[in-house]
Amino acid sequence: MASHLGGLSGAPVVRVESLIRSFGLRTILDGLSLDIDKGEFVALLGRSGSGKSTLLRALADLDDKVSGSGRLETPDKKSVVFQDARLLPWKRVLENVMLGLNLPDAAKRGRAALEEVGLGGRENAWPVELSGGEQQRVALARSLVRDPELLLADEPFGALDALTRLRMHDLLRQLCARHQPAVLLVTHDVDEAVTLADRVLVLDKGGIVADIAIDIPTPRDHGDRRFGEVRSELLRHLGVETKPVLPV
Ligand SMILES: Nc1ncnc2c1ncn2[C@@H]1O[C@H](COP(=O)(O)OP(=O)(O)OP(=O)(O)O)[C@@H](O)[C@H]1O
Repeated sequence: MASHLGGLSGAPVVRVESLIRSFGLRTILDGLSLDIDKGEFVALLGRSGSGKSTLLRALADLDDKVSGSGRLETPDKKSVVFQDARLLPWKRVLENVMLGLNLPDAAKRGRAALEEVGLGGRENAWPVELSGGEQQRVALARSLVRDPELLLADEPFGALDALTRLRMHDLLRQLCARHQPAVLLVTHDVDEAVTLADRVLVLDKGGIVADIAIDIPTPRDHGDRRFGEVRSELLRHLGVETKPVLPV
């Protein structure tokens, strides 16, 4: 069994070695290893069904059936954001953000977090009164109010329209610069990965088959030549052939 040691003292916030997860006879994660450093933003790409969500669930302690000869170490202070905001419809926005936060200044923190995600003044709204993008902002506020060392995000912008998604990229970048959590962002969107991450991983056949540091200054321009080269390299690892990048 993997050991959930917690309480890391060294540099990596996440340390995974030889992780195995099978469903029946199908082995999805097959001896996978991975480190994430303090404050590092890592994006995870992979074909549909490659096991991205399975890995994220293991890191979120939502799966007690992972195994392996190695280890699975994550910090205690971690938050998860999913594709749907998963707000409780019978609680107001501020109550959703404060949920389970047993601190004397919970309301103050919750208001500050809502302010940070651009929802100051909407504390008393019901979730149903918010747009999809606003609901995801509440989910981000709910995560960050806990001051996590690790933020796990499973396609958090996958259900949003393209313009809202771009706005959410800006917001997430600002929030991460301010709070400095380590991040693992699962996404299908290669451009999203290259725009946001310090490092992009590709998951295939049960393990990490590409680990690419993104050496492009931020904010990143999709039309930039280096952006195009990294995009093509990632698409190759994902089994998608692209035309060579032409000189401008
Ligand atoms: N509870 C489960 N029982 C059986 N099989 C499962 C279960 N959860 C996941 N799987 C299988 O494990 C494989 C990986 O699933 P996972 O959701 O991790 O993939 P993914 O890379 O996140 O895919 P997608 O990009 O389509 O969301 C899939 O083939 C899926 O059918």
